Amino acid sequence: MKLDRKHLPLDRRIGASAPAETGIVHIGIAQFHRAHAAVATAQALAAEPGEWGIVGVASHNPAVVNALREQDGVYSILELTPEGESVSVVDVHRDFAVAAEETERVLDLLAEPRHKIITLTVSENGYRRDSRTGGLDRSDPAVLADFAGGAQTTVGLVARGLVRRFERGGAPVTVLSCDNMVSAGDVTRSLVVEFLEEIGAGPEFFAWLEANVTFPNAMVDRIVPATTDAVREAVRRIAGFDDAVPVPAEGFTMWVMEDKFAAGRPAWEHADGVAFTDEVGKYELVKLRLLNGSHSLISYLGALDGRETIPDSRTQPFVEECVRAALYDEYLPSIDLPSGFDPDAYIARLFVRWTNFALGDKTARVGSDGSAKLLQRIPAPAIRLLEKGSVPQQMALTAAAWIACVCPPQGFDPGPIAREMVEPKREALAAATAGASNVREHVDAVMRGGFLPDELVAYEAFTRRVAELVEAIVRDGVRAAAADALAKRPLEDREG
Ligand SMILES: NC(=O)c1ccc[n+]([C@@H]2O[C@H](COP(=O)([O-])OP(=O)(O)OC[C@H]3O[C@@H](n4cnc5c(N)ncnc54)[C@H](O)[C@@H]3O)[C@@H](O)[C@H]2O)c1
Ligand SMILES: O=P(O)(O)OC[C@@H](O)[C@@H](O)[C@H](O)[C@H](O)CO
Repeated sequence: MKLDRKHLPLDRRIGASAPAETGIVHIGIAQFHRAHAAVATAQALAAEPGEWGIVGVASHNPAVVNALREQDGVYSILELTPEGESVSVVDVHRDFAVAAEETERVLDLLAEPRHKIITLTVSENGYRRDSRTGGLDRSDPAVLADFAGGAQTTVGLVARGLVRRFERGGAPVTVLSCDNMVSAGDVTRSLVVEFLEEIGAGPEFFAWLEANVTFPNAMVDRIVPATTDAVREAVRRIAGFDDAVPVPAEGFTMWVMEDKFAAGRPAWEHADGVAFTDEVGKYELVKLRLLNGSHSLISYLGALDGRETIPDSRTQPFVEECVRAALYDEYLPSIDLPSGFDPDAYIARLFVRWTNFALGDKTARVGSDGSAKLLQRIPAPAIRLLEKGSVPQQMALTAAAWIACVCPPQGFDPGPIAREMVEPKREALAAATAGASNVREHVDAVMRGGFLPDELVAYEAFTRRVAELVEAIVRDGVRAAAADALAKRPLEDREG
């Protein structure tokens, strides 16, 4: 039996179905949104009905949209936990679009007053930021094409959608980034404003934006791997229906937001793991550094050690030791913790989540897009330690292992898992390092090639340490490099 609205298994439905009327436009309909914000919306609707159906917009790739259209927007979540597996169904998407193919229609959708929230999950890469400055990447042809009139990048699309909204009466709206970025709301606002200034939006428009458009910051958390045939088969076996696009997910979910909505919101406070607080910035740092920073380290060490999944990697004793050192020596001291937050309990839970063999999250997924992700995880806490005269060994190891995976020095083979990682800057990295005659020069070319902020690269001690660790990986293997990084751990941290 094919899954669709005619065959909606009510006993498996999460929360309530959305009404026909849509109130949210989501850009970036792929995996994460469908297991996170969409689930929270279904749960919110069960507690408090409202006009909060979702329009799911894919940026470029029509695959998920086409499959969901075939299924009347209904899909399943396969929750995979060490305790067992279960299937539930989400029914909140009421319309779909592919921005690259239907740009005018998507701009109209963004301008419609009934759409009160625009949510985004387009990956860190989708914001097209300059790695050095954090602003829009003005060397990116897609950014330049959007300045010249296009709306193909996410920032261009949202900005031009806001202009159209202003021209059509200016109903208030909230833009809510659900990507893994530090100060995601503030950053989205500043990129959109940069774009609007570049295209010459006038003072009246900016006065409207100031008074009517909000960009709340948010921390999002749920480990959601890619869909495989094994996931489709498990759904068929457990629930008896065929879903072309089910989403696998862990049980844990968390969404912490600022309650700054310009035109209302679903009653998300009733959904699992949702909290509204003015301490979002602290939660963001906790999550992006403790979880995502360590996740990157687990993935790059694991890939070089031939470990296909995150649990395979995390359970290697050398990986666990490095991750604990990263957490306790380097990341944790860099965070002003939210009130009442218990870091040891949070970290203990992280290790349990990373040991979810049933979920089997792939090392290559977590290690993909490192050039954009590491910027959110490493520079600020690394600079904090470097300012104090201490070299962050595990952050240097993360950077070294990333380089070894996606921009291997000549003659070094990082193995099939590293080759599987998607890295949008692979070609640029290869070009930057083409003239290097040894590993030192190779690493120097990466560090000074505009892939990391100048402020971090200015610390010679960091660049030198990354180079030493890449040399160790190439010469003696990743385990030896990890042992070296652990051996140079400051004594007071080892004792503490
Ligand atoms: N999957 C997770 O475990 C998870 C957890 C927390 C947060 N997130 C956030 O959600 C994002 C998406 O995760 P996912 O699991 O849906 O990933 P996915 O690989 O399934 O989809 C990637 C999404 O990003 C978009 N995208 C990628 N590059 C883009 C570009 N240059 N311009 C515009 N759009 C682009 C794609 O169109 C797609 O919608 C992550 O990058 C992260 O910021 C994911
Ligand atoms: O989603 P990314 O691409 O920012 O990073 C990869 C993983 O670290 C990430 O997806 C985690 O699984 C997620 O952030 C958990 O909430």
